[in-house]
Amino acid sequence: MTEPVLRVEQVESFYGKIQALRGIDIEVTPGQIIAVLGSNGAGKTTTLKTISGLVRAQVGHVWLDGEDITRLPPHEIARKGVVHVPEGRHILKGLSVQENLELGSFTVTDPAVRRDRMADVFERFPILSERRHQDGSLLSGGEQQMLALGRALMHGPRVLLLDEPSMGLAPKLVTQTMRIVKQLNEAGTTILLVEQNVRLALKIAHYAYVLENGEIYNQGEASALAEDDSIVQAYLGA
Ligand SMILES: Nc1ncnc2c1ncn2[C@@H]1O[C@H](COP(=O)(O)OP(=O)(O)OP(=O)(O)O)[C@@H](O)[C@H]1O
Repeated sequence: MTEPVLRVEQVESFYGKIQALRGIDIEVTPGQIIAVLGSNGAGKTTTLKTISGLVRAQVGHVWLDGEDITRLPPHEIARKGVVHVPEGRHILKGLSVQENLELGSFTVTDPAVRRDRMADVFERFPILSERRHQDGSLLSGGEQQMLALGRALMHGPRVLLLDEPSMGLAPKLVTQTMRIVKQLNEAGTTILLVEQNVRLALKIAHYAYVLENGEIYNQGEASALAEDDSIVQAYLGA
């Protein structure tokens, strides 16, 4: 069996006295899309924040290729290739598209690598190349999502943590964004995807975890979960 690139082991996380994660285990297999699903407040965002070091696990471990990264600061975790794209895109106003992308490469010291990555991002998202000198905050919602993904790709991620990339987008753009996520994966990027749109997430993911009240309530191959009556009733509105 392929070793996971990222492993969350018995993690418990808190906000003050509020326990958001109650001992969760997640494995991310290289080359796959792993989805984290669940209702509002289930702990999906906290899972990503705990992996990227924004929230400290008080119990348990996060392993990256067998290295314990649980207590590293967020910038060290990013430098190791675990790149978090938070909900809401966070495009910086007053900076051009190109400058927003350059911000994504703070972990990359070699200028030649930075140039190559920028060229790759522009090839993947030609609209960003066309608008490279425009203020990033003036892009449409779908274009801003491309910019947020492009900025993450500038790090050369080993694992991409995506928090609700379809949030706030019109239905057509939701489908387009999911297609982009799938294409990134097909080009070799390993992805841990938090998504409200369960139907679309299960279509592109290989494996999925369902969180409920800070615990793993269910898990399995995405195709099997899509057929599971309890999942369908709880999350697919059937
Ligand atoms: N900054 C915070 N301070 C206190 N409690 C928080 C904070 N952020 C999240 N929580 C609580 O932690 C729990 C898990 O929240 P989390 O945001 O991880 O859920 P989620 O599954 O991502 O939900 P959503 O889909 O609504 O974003 C919830 O009970 C939430 O109220």
